[in-house]
Amino acid sequence: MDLRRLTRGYRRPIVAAAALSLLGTMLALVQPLLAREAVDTAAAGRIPWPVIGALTALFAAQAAALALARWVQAHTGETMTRDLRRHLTGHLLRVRLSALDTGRIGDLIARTCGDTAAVKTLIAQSLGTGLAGAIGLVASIGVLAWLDPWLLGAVVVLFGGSFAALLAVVRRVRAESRTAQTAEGVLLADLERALGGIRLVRACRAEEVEAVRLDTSARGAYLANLRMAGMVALSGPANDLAVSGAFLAVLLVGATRVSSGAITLGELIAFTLAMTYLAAPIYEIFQAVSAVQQGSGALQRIGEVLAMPVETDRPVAVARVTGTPRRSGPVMEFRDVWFGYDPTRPVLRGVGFSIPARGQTALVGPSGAGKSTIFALAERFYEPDHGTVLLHGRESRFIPYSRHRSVVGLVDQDNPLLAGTLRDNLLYGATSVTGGEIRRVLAMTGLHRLIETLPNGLDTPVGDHGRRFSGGQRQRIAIARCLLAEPDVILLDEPTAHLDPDSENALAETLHEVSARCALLIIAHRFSTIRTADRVLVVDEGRITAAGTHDALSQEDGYYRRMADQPPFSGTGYTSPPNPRLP
Ligand SMILES: Nc1ncnc2c1ncn2[C@@H]1O[C@H](COP(=O)(O)OP(=O)(O)OP(=O)(O)O)[C@@H](O)[C@H]1O
Repeated sequence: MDLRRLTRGYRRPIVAAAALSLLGTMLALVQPLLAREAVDTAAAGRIPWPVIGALTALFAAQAAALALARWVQAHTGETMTRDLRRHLTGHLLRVRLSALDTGRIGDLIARTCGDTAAVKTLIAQSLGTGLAGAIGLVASIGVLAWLDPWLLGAVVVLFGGSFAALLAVVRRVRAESRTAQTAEGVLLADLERALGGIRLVRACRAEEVEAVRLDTSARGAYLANLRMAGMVALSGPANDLAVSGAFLAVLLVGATRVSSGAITLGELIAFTLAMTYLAAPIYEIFQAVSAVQQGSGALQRIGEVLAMPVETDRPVAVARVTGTPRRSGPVMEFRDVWFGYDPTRPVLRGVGFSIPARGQTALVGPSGAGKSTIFALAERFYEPDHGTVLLHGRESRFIPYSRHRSVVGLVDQDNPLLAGTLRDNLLYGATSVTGGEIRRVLAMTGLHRLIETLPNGLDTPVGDHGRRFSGGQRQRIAIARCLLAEPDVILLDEPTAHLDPDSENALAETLHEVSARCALLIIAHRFSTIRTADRVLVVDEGRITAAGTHDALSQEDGYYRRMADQPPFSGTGYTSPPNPRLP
């Protein structure tokens, strides 16, 4: 992302603001000429009414032009920031998960909010005024040269030195700005980490550790901003000093030239007045260059986000996958699928299986075997490095993402709810659902009784990540949401994980009912889930090592039998491992 790309589409208002600023400067430049006439007329003992009137009109027109220029600039800055944020958030919501895995969410939030605000300052402070300032500077120098080239010589010597010093400062500002923005990103990411895991922080009594960590990040931003502020602060008085020095020099040299008769008193006053208008463009240019330097650090960071790869449908995307599964053939297939989060270290090594259009299939296997990774590929969060995933017999990579995900629903174990009302959560993935359909699904998932106890029924807020509800309730709400979207395959990550035996039985019935209408692929950690499945797939070290019914596998597969004998698979629920410290 660079300034040229950023300003595409906004050049007209930027040029308009520059033109208005320039008009203001030009109106100001005429004033010394009129002032000279006014002074010389007054010195001759007459009151120059017409000139005074013209001067007053010029002052008013200059103020109006400059005010309008500032408004146009601020408006352009706000519009660009809004559009940039829209572009960024739209991009971020489509970024590939593999790219998001390596970044920190807080830093991405900082880039979307803080860095775009820095860019706004760049637009609001710099582009228009900078352009106008540059033209104004040339024009002011022209007027000064016309009034008295000798006096101008004295001014150039004094201003030239301070200008060179300012340029050196501006270069350092750019580097510090980038450091400050990065530090702000780290601070937000750390804050998001601490607040996102606040229960863990409290339970581990880690408030102090997190406070120190946050303080360190805040200090990074503080120091970089201080260094930047120091340089900007130094440059201000340096600029003022140069201006005062130049004025003094002009007055001294000018007085000798007036006394020698080389120029009139009016010309000296006109020159001095014109000089005040020279200071303004110089200041504007300095502000603009410094804002560009500060904003370019932010622009670079925004560019990095926009360079993150996004999920894009293939041009040959086939939108012909029908909503109803074909009666013959599996709804989903994995064919020799290889995949690694780091492609050099495969997690899935030639996974192959198929899921019939109806019924429950359980995925079992030890921790780290690759079960969740199979889900991630089934949902197309990642694409296989090798091999194919098929949906209704078609290669999923040719199906538009949104179509694919309307066919494959997911009920995740972690944070299955979003802040909002219960109704928002239930209708999150569903486009058009009738009241009757909602009631049917609520009854099916046993949520109708819960809703009767809520103060505002379906319009009750669920709290951040659905904290208002228990783990089991959250899970059932997530299942209801998924059912309302009517997918052909539902991926469920151990649906009974948070349930008591009664709720577990109720859910088993629900799943049985659901599986008569669509396919269920369930990561199972509990015996009760496996027992009710029509088919079990055993995953080990990234491969499907056995497939069949629970009874058949218990007879035939030694590995499965050994695993099924271990808690938590044995028995009806989870059995805690023995605590060695207890007698
Ligand atoms: N986003 C990720 N980035 C890098 N590696 C990952 C990522 N997610 C999982 N892994 C690795 O992939 C391997 C398989 O993990 P996966 O979560 O698929 O196992 P699992 O069978 O679901 O385990 P569990 O039953 O404990 O949930 C593990 O070694 C894990 O460290």
